[in-house]
Amino acid sequence: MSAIRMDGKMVSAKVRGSILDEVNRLKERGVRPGLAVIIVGEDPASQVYVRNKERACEECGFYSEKYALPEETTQEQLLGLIDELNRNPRIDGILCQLPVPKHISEQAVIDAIDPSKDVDAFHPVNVGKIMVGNFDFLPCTPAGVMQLLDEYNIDPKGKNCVVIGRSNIVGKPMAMLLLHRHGTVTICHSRTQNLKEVCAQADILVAAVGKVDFVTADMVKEGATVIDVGMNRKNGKLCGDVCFDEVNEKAAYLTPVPGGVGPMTITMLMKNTLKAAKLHAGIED
Ligand SMILES: Nc1nc(=O)c2c([nH]1)NC[C@@H]1CN(c3ccc(C(=O)N[C@@H](CCC(=O)O)C(=O)O)cc3)C=[N+]21
Repeated sequence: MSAIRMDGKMVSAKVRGSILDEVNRLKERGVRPGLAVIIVGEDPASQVYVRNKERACEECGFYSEKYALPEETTQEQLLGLIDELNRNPRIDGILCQLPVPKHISEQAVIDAIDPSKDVDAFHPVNVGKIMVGNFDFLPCTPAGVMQLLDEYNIDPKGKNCVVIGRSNIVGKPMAMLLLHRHGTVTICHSRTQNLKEVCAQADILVAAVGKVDFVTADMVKEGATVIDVGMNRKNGKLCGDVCFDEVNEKAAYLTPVPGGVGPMTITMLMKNTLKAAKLHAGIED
């Protein structure tokens, strides 16, 4: 038996449709969400993601601005642009695509963004709010995973949830959101002993490693839900962290790459930008 494919593209289309409906209602009140996306340098993968974000803005009826800066941009110049965007009333959300070139401090960039425009939810103020469970913005990739779980009626409550990866962008906030929903959460990483055994206990396994074919069938419990957050290239082709074909025979639910978590991530960015626009306009949910 093969797993049920969790269709992030389909769920995304649905959510973006409802965002567009709300944007059309907001229009009557003179509110239009605006997102600024900054990309520094020429990383080809980043270019694809940024293009997908622009397309999502169009689908949702947002105003958007894109700043493609050359690799040589100084930190001072980048922080100058962020400062301008912080003060620009047409802009509700600011996203600076990571990674930034090595001569720029990633943390300095994150810290410079006005927390009320931090639609990635990477600023320490927003990270802290997530930790205590009282937040405006959810981190996009983990929020996308939670929405996918909800769509397929998979409730983390009381379940063994194992997250592989401890990055600030995915692993750590993913663990926190699963914990908020009453999962029993384990975070695994490169130093974890008995990684395979720990993963094989998971009812919900989230792979955010960044390594092709990292999750093999022997690491998956029969009937588990397996969420693949990986975005890797193998012979030029996009693939995740999970050996899809073999895990497909063991898991009950599985996300594909592409078409799983990726589109959901961008859709959650749209949700956060809409939320930011409402907060800036003083509109309560
Ligand atoms: N400040 C910041 N915020 C981010 O959210 C952020 C970032 N930096 N840096 C890079 C990662 C990666 N990321 C993706 C978003 C969408 C897809 C996506 O749309 N994937 C499609 C296909 C993409 C393709 O065809 O290559 C899919 O999985 O179906 C992938 C990756 C956001 N990130």
